[in-house]
Amino acid sequence: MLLVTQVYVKAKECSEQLSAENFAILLARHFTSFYKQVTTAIVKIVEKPWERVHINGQPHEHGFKLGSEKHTAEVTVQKSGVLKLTSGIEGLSVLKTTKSGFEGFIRDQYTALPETRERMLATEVTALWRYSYESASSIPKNPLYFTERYLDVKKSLANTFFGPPKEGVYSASVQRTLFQMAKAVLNRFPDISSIQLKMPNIHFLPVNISSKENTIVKFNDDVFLPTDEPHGSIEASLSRFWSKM
Ligand SMILES: O=c1[nH]c(=O)c2[nH]c(=O)[nH]c2[nH]1
Repeated sequence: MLLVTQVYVKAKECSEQLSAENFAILLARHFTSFYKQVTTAIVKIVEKPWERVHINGQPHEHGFKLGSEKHTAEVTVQKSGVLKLTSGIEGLSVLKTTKSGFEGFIRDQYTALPETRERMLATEVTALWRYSYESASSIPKNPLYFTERYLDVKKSLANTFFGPPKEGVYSASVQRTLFQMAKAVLNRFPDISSIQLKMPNIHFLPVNISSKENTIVKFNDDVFLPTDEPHGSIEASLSRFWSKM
């Protein structure tokens, strides 16, 4: 049977809804148990975020629209049942119009960037986190456990990035906010052993229109230019002591 046909068959055999992670594990276990030549299987799934539409506030029976960020799942399973499970988010675009700065950085004779406590902050978050489960038999029984975890991790990242709805939270740099986001996830979810975040600094710069007489930069209700290049590629991994990524 073709590999792709086996994926369809295994999906058809599912009698209940299950997370992308559980389906990846199911497929990997099938490949490592069915073929005597296969010692390890690596399965990666990217779930497209089709969301049910609401018409006049009512959920539509059969209408969906494509959302933005994607849920990823990757599992490595060995014949023995030893497992490595990672999940992630791709393309989570977020922006704050204030409560962001960049200051206190090291300066030398070439540093031109002024310090600021007031700027826009925008990034596209890519996250990858590893679960501590080490065998297929030890993962939680609820078939939607990892779907719920994915939604909770996304919520935790967003809450830390934005802060409370009214007052928000000050970001001293992309790096510091990234660290706080990763730390929030490790603090909140004991079965996540490490997390990697990539957060490019996507600039929205106030348009600077100068004449001989004056410079017009006002920040409040200003015109902001989204510039895609150049930008800093800011990324880091945070692990619990002794854990592997
Ligand atoms: O939060 C920031 N981190 C940087 O490393 C950096 N570099 C830069 O030019 N602006 C910023 N902002």
